[in-house]
Formats: sequence, structure tokens, C-alpha cells
Amino acid sequence: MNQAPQYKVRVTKDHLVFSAAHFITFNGTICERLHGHNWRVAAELSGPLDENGYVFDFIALRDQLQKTVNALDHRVLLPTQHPMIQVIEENNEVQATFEDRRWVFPREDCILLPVANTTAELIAHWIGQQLLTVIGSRESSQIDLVQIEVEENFGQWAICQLRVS
Ligand SMILES: Nc1nc2c(c(=O)[nH]1)N=C([C@H](O)[C@H](O)COP(=O)(O)OP(=O)(O)OP(=O)(O)O)CN2
Repeated sequence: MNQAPQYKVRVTKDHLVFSAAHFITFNGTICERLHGHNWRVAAELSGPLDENGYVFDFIALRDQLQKTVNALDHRVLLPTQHPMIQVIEENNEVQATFEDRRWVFPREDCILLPVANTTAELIAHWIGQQLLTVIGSRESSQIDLVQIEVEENFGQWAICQLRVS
């Protein structure tokens, strides 16, 4: 017996890249130096076809991802839910502290992300959540799976899949 076809759309573009600085902690108490990457983003949506024969309009997906990428471009990414990195907004500045280290940035240069660490995985999750708010607001949308991929360095991709309830 033939199975019903499954459909996905996938968008990746040369301009879906953001340059941003970050530092993460790993293995407990090791904290990286501030450094930057050119982070590449791709998205895949799965679901049934709509009346156009689309899973989701490529153009709408591309443009929405571009908005998120633009918001992250040329920024410092700071985690607001890290157990050991404290991030405080004061006047027009942001101060981050970890043990005896302290970084101070202009507020407008920073993006404060509600994540526990600015790993590629958790950045992918956050981007997926941004996308879900837009997809979820479309009454006609029947997307059942959102997959966001983030490349931190050449060939090093983190992938986050979010099931749409
Ligand atoms: N699964 C993950 N592994 C690692 C992550 C991550 O987000 N998810 N992140 C890091 C670090 O942020 C590290 O800075 C990655 O940068 P990269 O440039 O790839 O690492 P190197 O220090 O080896 O840099 P080179 O320029 O390639 O020498 C680590 N792991």
C-alpha cells in the first residue's frame, strides 16, 4: 500500500548569515574568551500542502528568517538564563560577569537571549521560537515540525527541531 507523501520546505541563503560575538561556558567552570563567528542559518518546515500546493511560502519563510538574522547581526549575544554569567542592564550599558571577569558593552550592541548558554543549539532553539510565533499566528498554517539549523563554524551545525502543537 502506498504511503501518503510527506512534504518539507527548506530555506538557506547566502544572506542568512549573522556576524556576532559570544562566549560560552563548558565543562562546568570553563568560560571562553569573547570571540565571533559568522553564523549561518537554515530552516526546514514540515506539514501538509495548502491550497497553493505549498507547505509554507518560501518567500515568507526567507523574509522572516532574514528579520531574525538582522536582529542578531553585528551584536554581542548574551545569555540571561546562565547560572554563572550574570547579565545586568544599567543605563545604556550591559554588564556581564563570570567569576572575577567582567565585560561591559553599549546596550545597543547587545542582544540578550533568554537561554542558559549561547551555544549554537540554544541559538537555533531561540530562532525556532521566533519563527513559531509568526507561524502560529497564521490561522491557515498546518506546519507540524520546524527545524532550525545554525552553523557556528564551517561544517559545524547545530539543529533544533520544534514540534508544533
Ligand atoms: N555542540 C557544540 N559544540 C561546541 C559549541 C556549540 O555551540 N555547540 N561551541 C563551541 C565554542 O563556542 C567554540 O568557540 C566554537 O568555535 P570554533 O571556532 O569552532 O572552535 P575553535 O576554538 O576550535 O576555533 P578554530 O578557529 O576552528 O580553531 C565549542 N563546541
